[in-house]
Amino acid sequence: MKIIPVTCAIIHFGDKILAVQRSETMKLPLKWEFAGGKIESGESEIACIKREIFEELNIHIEVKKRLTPATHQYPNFKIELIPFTAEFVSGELKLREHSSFILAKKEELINLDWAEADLPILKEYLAT
Ligand SMILES: Nc1nc2c([nH]c(=O)n2[C@H]2C[C@H](O)[C@@H](COP(=O)(O)OP(=O)(O)OP(=O)(O)O)O2)c(=O)[nH]1
Repeated sequence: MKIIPVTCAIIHFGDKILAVQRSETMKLPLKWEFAGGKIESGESEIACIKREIFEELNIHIEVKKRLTPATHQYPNFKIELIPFTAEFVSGELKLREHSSFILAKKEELINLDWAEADLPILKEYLAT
């Protein structure tokens, strides 16, 4: 099965981190994730994450660091999730696709019901 490359961003707003909840009508309904999305053909990872964040959240970010990608097989599809840490730069946060968001302290993130692919990424991030 082909592997779909997906970027996501762990966005810092000061000492809080943004997590977003998928809506009931999306794949992986109501799971929590880091905002992002599929890389388009010919697009760089960095261009992808900046574009997705603006499309989904109406904000601009500064990308800081690439963490270790995680490959995950869901029942019907397989993704390579490529995570970046980032900082909020500007814009008014508006949810264009997700059902809700949380600005959480790092130690609170583990309590959310995450999409499975995010778990190794979260673990690496929490260890830093
Ligand atoms: N953006 C993002 N997607 C994630 C994360 N974890 C995770 O399993 N995914 C999955 C959910 C989706 O199947 C895929 C990302 O695709 P997307 O957000 O561009 O697409 P989508 O749900 O609208 O799916 P589709 O209808 O276009 O197929 O990766 C994450 O932390 N961030």
